[in-house]
Amino acid sequence: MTALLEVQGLKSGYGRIPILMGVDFTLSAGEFLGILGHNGMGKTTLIRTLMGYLPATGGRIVLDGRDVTAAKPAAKAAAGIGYVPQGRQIFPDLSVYENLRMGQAGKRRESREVIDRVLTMFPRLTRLLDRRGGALSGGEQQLLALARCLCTEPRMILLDEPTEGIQPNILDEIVETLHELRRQTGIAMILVEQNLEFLTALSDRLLIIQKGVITDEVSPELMADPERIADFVGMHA
Ligand SMILES: Nc1ncnc2c1ncn2[C@@H]1O[C@H](COP(=O)(O)OP(=O)(O)OP(=O)(O)O)[C@@H](O)[C@H]1O
Repeated sequence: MTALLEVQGLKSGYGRIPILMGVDFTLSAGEFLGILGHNGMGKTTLIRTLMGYLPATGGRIVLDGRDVTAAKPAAKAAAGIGYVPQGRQIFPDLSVYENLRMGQAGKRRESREVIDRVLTMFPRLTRLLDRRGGALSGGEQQLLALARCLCTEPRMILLDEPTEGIQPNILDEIVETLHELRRQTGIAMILVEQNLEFLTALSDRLLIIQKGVITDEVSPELMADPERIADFVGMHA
C-alpha cells in the first residue's frame, strides 16, 4: 500500500506547554489506523494538530507527498482530510438534513447527489431527516457527524473518540457503518480512542500513545486478543 499521510516528529502544545513530543507514523491509502491512549495522553491534541486547528511547533505532515504542515483547516479539508470532532459538534437547532448540507458548505456548488449517496449508508438518519440535531441521541449524533464529514467527500477521516457517551447497541451500529464505509469507498481513517474493543474491531494496525509520543505498535497477533493488549498497555477495556 502507498503512504497517504506521513507524520514525522510532530510537535505541538498549548502556549508554552508542550503536549506532542514528536509523533511519527504513516497512514496507507485505505488503511484504518487505531491510536489508543488514556485520558490526557494527547489524542485530541494530535487530531487537532493534524487538522490545522493547533499549529505544529515541529515536525512535518505530508499528504500524498505534499507538505501540508502549516495548512489551515479549510485547506486541509479541501485537500481531502475529513474531521469528526470529539463531542460531535453538530448544529443542535438545524435539522439532520440541514446538518448534512453544512458538510457541503465549503464546496462551490451544493450537491444533493452527494448527500443522497452518503445517506444510503445511514438508514437510521434517513428516517430522521427533519428531526432537530439537538433532539438526537448521542449515538445518532455521532452517525450524523460522520455522515456530515462524508458530505465533504474526504479521502481520509480523523475520528476523535467516537464512542464517548454512546449506548452499546448503537455502538455496534457505528462499527458496522464504518466497516461498510470501508467496503464501499476504500477510505482511510485515523481513529483515536480509549475504547480498546472498538479499536480492535476496526483497526488494521494499532498504535499506543503515551504522554505525547507513540510508544508501541501492537502486533497483529496481539490485536486478536484484547485481554492481552490490555495487559500489554496497562489498561482494560
Ligand atoms: N486548551 C488547553 N490548554 C492547555 N492544556 C490543554 C488544553 N487542552 C488540553 N490540554 C492538556 O493537554 C494534554 C493532552 O490533552 P488531550 O485532550 O490531547 O488528551 P486526550 O488523549 O485526547 O484525552 P481525552 O480523552 O481526555 O480527550 C492534557 O494534559 C490536557 O490537560
